[in-house]
Amino acid sequence: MKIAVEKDIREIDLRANEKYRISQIVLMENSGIALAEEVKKHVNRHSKVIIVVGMGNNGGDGLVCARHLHNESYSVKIFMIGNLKKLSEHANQNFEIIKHLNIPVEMINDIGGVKKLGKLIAYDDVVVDCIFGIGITKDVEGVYELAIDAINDSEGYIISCDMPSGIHASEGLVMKTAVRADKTVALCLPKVGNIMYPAAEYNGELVVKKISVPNELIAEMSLPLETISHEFIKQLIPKRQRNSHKGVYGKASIIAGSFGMTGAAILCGKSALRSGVGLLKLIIPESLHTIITTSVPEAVTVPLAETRKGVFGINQVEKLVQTCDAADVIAIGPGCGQNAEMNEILRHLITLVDKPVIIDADGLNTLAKHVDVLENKLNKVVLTPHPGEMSRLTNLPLEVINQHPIRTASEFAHKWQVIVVLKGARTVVALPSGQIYINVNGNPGMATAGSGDVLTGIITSLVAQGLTPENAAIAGVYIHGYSGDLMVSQKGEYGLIAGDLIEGITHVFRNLELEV
Ligand SMILES: NC(=O)C1=CN([C@@H]2O[C@H](COP(=O)(O)OP(=O)(O)OC[C@H]3O[C@@H](n4cnc5c(N)ncnc54)[C@H](O)[C@@H]3O)[C@@H](O)[C@H]2O)[C@@H](O)CC1
Ligand SMILES: [K+]
Repeated sequence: MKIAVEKDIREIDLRANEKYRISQIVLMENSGIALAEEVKKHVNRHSKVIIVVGMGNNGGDGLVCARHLHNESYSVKIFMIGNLKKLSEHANQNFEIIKHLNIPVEMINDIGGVKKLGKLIAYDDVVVDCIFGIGITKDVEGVYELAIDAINDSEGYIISCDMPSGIHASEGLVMKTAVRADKTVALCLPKVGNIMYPAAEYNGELVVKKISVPNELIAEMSLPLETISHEFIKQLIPKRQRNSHKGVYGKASIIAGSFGMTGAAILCGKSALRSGVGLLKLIIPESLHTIITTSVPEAVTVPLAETRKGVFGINQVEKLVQTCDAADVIAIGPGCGQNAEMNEILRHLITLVDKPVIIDADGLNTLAKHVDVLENKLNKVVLTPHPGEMSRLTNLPLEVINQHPIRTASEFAHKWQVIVVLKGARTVVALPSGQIYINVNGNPGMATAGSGDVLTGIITSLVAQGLTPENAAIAGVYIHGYSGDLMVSQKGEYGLIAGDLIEGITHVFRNLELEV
């Protein structure tokens, strides 16, 4: 599903009006009706509906909702917060109607008004939060902050209109404080603030409602952001043919492991195999050979000379590059360690070997020292950083990455023309074209050592099987999260480990096979 930022919604409103002759007041009417429909699901015969409205169009939606509920004989009370002189044009039109109806309206101007609101809300009540939507411009202070606290402290069921008030629609940030809703009714499209953390925690259940914006209009907008859908992934997954052999499903070379980090190579390799690659070569420091062949007997191993520290040693570059020549895709980084040899290996792979390269973990830490080698890349490059690695790649503080993951990933993808998979509770896949995919499956159990190695294995395997690196990155994060969600039901969030994700991959592909 497409995801909007504030300016997209402004553009949608403008086009709806100018091209399709659908005025803002019609959209507001539909928004208020959609909101009322959701409210009705949560009222009982004891309930009051308390609608708290601000001075913008979000408040206008609340006034429409109040009118429709009142017409259907629900017990409605409106609290208005702000300076009435600043009421938006369309909210004001609706306020004029409300004045003629028998709906009680109170102004909240000070702490007294806030206390009155707080006292009124009882256990069975529904509070409809229409203070701010996408129009929030600054931190929430003063009486607004107190009103939001009162709503959060209440025992009522809280429904937010469009956005929980206090959430920045485009950045997904909390503007000092925000309503903690039980349900959020997003209008027309979900916004970044409904999807990305920390804001997403404030939504409660997220429902997206159509408000009569034509599908044609949405289709003609160039909206770069979207969530990864199951349907999309299903049609990407390569079908296995009856009359086929291992060569059909691609050759992957994975450069991984070092003394003390053998597991990364094993996890990454097993994950690639479980994701369907035909032939797998594991290129590893030689002392790991026995343990790796025992753990991943299905892979061909290429042991290379190593330093005394157990990382790839000097003069191995040429041999390694030769070894990769026959591969359809190369992955480098899991558990590799960092040394001068790694710099050289990476530079050769990116600038002299014409194959897609997936770079993870220590591959990224190595790349961070010489990002400009990407200027001379011969083929597509996929980077799979976590926020710490992204911070090293961009030289931006970690807080900036955490606060603006979409922006940092997409700017880097655009600048260096690479595919960036910025990992997190909402993994962002940013493509050089400017398209951005957000993954919404997965769970906190997956925040565990080795989880990233498994993801790299899946992406590598999918490229080997013929997916474009862009599609492999998108499908990879989805399959990884899907696996985590299947396995967490057996292992729990504490018990889930990276090896379980590899087992989960088999169930994911089995489910996808059965759905075809
Ligand atoms: N296409 C759509 O999705 C439509 C959306 N509509 C609604 O319109 C909303 C957007 O309306 P607006 O642009 O009027 O914006 P909002 O209603 O979200 O908020 C703007 C108001 O809040 C004030 N404000 C902003 N930040 C503040 C702060 N920190 N402290 C105090 N006051 C603050 C502004 O001065 C202004 O009065 C959407 O969220 C949605 O609810 C519908 O009415 C119509 C169509
Ligand atoms: K709201």
